[in-house]
Amino acid sequence: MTEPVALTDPHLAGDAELAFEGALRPKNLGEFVGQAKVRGQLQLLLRAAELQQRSPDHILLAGPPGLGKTTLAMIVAHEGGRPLRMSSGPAIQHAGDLAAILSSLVPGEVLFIDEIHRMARSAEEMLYLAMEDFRIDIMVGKGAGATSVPLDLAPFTLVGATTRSGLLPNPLRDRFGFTAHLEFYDESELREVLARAARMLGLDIDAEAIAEIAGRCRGTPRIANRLLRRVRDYALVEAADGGSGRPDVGAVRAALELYDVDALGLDRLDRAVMETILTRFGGGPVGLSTLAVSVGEEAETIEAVVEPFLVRIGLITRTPRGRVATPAAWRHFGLDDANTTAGSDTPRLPIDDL
Ligand SMILES: Nc1ncnc2c1ncn2[C@@H]1O[C@H](COP(=O)(O)OP(=O)(O)OP(=O)(O)O)[C@@H](O)[C@H]1O
Repeated sequence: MTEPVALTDPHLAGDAELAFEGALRPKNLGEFVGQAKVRGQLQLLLRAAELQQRSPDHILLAGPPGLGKTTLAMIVAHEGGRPLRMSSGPAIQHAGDLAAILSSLVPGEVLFIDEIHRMARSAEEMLYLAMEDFRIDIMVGKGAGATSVPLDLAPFTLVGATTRSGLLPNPLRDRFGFTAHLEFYDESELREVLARAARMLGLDIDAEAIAEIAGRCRGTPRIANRLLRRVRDYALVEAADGGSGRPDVGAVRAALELYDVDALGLDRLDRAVMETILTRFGGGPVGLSTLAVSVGEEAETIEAVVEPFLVRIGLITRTPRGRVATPAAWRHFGLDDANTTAGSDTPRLPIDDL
């Protein structure tokens, strides 16, 4: 049974968006919706470690943002009653940063490194030995007089998260005992995520409205929860202005239209990418870096955040020569590919229609 979260919860003040996310985070595998296969695999791994009274094997969680990697890392620690240390690749820019973390771990601790593919190469190499032998070599001194001093570590479990597992060097990837690939959630799972969040918030929302949000949240629980929050805001303001204040399907559509979320759940960046491929490049193929420059976004964001979803819903395909729009994309944007040529009089997307 989930604990209700009061709408006036002081934790929802301040950085409300983050507090909201934290409050809704499932605390154990039983509360974690979807990803049945990964849940089963993790359950077995944790139980086996418990029976053998040892730390669970190192775990790599791979998949697009917002699918529950941080949540699962917290669950791994929580289920085994183990302390959790959280860090991230960008925060580990020198081997010394990692040595400081590793040498201060207590026995059995879970070390979560988010965006592990962004860790410095020197730290990565230190991690190989740490993961395998719970030991690191610390260099003391410089130049010809430098010596390496071995340092034993407390046994720990590394949980690494990455949106780009392809960027991890093989020696690092091979040292994880288990790699979980998180998939986008289907609509019934998202309905469950939303119903749970609405229950926790004490929000009275009907099944039709929940289904409408579930269809527009890019297969991603974080987005589902965020859209639910926007719908709740909309209903609150409507009630204050003398309206019904019911978060029904009409309120959902109005709120999401206001926030530029279209019927497929595409947001501004998704649409900017599609607009570029369809109208500026006649449907493609377009290379990733050209695409990134055209929409003014990092290539990594396009590749890790935007593309996986557009590929999954069949709006683009990846070819060796670049990204290509599918017939479904032309249809969704109400465009006719025969009339579109790169560099010519560019047809505008019927944005109002989205
Ligand atoms: N399976 C799930 N069931 C219910 N809620 C979930 C689930 N997965 C994620 N969430 C919700 O989505 C939010 C985002 O999840 P989380 O932070 O774990 O994603 P992430 O994959 O770590 O994202 P990032 O890669 O951006 O760090 C959480 O606060 C949680 O409330």
